Amino acid sequence: MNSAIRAITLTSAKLGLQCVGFLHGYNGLINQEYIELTPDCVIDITQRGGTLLKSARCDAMLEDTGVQQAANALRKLHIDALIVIGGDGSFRGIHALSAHWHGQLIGLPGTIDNDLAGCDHTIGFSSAVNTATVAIDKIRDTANAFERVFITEVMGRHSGHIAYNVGIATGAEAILSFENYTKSDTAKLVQQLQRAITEQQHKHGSFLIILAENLWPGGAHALRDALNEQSNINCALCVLGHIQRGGAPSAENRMLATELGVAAVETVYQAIQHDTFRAATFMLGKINGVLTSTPISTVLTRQKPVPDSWVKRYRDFLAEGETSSLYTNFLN
Ligand SMILES: Nc1ncnc2c1ncn2[C@@H]1O[C@H](COP(=O)(O)OP(=O)(O)OP(=O)(O)O)[C@@H](O)[C@H]1O
Ligand SMILES: O=P(O)(O)OC[C@H]1O[C@](O)(CO)[C@@H](O)[C@@H]1O
Repeated sequence: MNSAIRAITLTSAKLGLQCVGFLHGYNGLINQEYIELTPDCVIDITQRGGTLLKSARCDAMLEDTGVQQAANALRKLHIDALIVIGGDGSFRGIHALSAHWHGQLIGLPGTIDNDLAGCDHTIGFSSAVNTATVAIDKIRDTANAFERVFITEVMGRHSGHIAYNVGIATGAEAILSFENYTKSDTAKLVQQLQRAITEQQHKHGSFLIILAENLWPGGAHALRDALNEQSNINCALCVLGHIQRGGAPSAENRMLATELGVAAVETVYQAIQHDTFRAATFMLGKINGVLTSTPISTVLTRQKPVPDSWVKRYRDFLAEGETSSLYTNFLN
């Protein structure tokens, strides 16, 4: 986030555009709580997690009166363009605003979940994957030492991008995610997992399961308890939680955020320069390395599942031994 804010601020200053930053998400817009963003504000922030501007959910935006208040604030402050960094919720906010305000509304994809169409990767995704990977490598060490089974639950809300990337990067023995599991027969899947664990532990001791949050009926604890019902299994659970949303951003994310931030301001500037400034609501993202503009309405209506190629690679080549029968029998 901070890399995007820095890029937007520096580019605006160079192009002679005034730039302000609203605090606490849409709350700052509705309450007209903002700071002037000048190059001095963004010194030394690109390497920091979190955001200089603070972030928050804002329930008021879910009501039409709140959206109208936000639009009125934009008019009152003579804003020409609003850049929103966020996920699909934030973009629903942009979409709602576009009915009441006719400036340029530009979304930059920013969520660890990577669940937005119109871009290959979102700002925050690679940092979260790196953080979870480092954590799970450490879990592997203790799992190996104690010949133990671990479930690690990762975030992603309702998408499995983090689960798949982390599962493959750490060489996990099983990935349970929305893309391969349909909640059809939980009891049978547990039995199969128990068999796979028993077989795998003869080979090298540890067995790591990466579980997407919000997937397992009853939650990750229920899966752990079910596995532990077999007496020779000693399964521990680690819910990584919000550590995936903090820490120094990856270099890849800093570059992506910087490129999108510069491009957003350049887009506004070009429209002003060429007298083509008109109401617009779109997201900037990178697809196959190419900067791409996609209407917000399209972003909100399309899905971006984990690429099928990765789901297949994992199932067909990377799942080992008895684990592969999980995929033959229960998982896609
Ligand atoms: N349907 C909607 N209409 C207007 N505003 C909305 C709508 N949905 C969400 N928002 C606004 O966007 C804010 C952020 O949405 P949300 O909490 O879903 O996070 P997000 O942008 O999807 O990012 P992430 O999922 O990564 O946390 C909400 O707090 C709310 O203010
Ligand atoms: O911090 P909260 O409000 O519990 O939200 C958690 C959710 O936010 C995300 O971290 C980002 O959308 C999801 O992965 C997770 O499900």
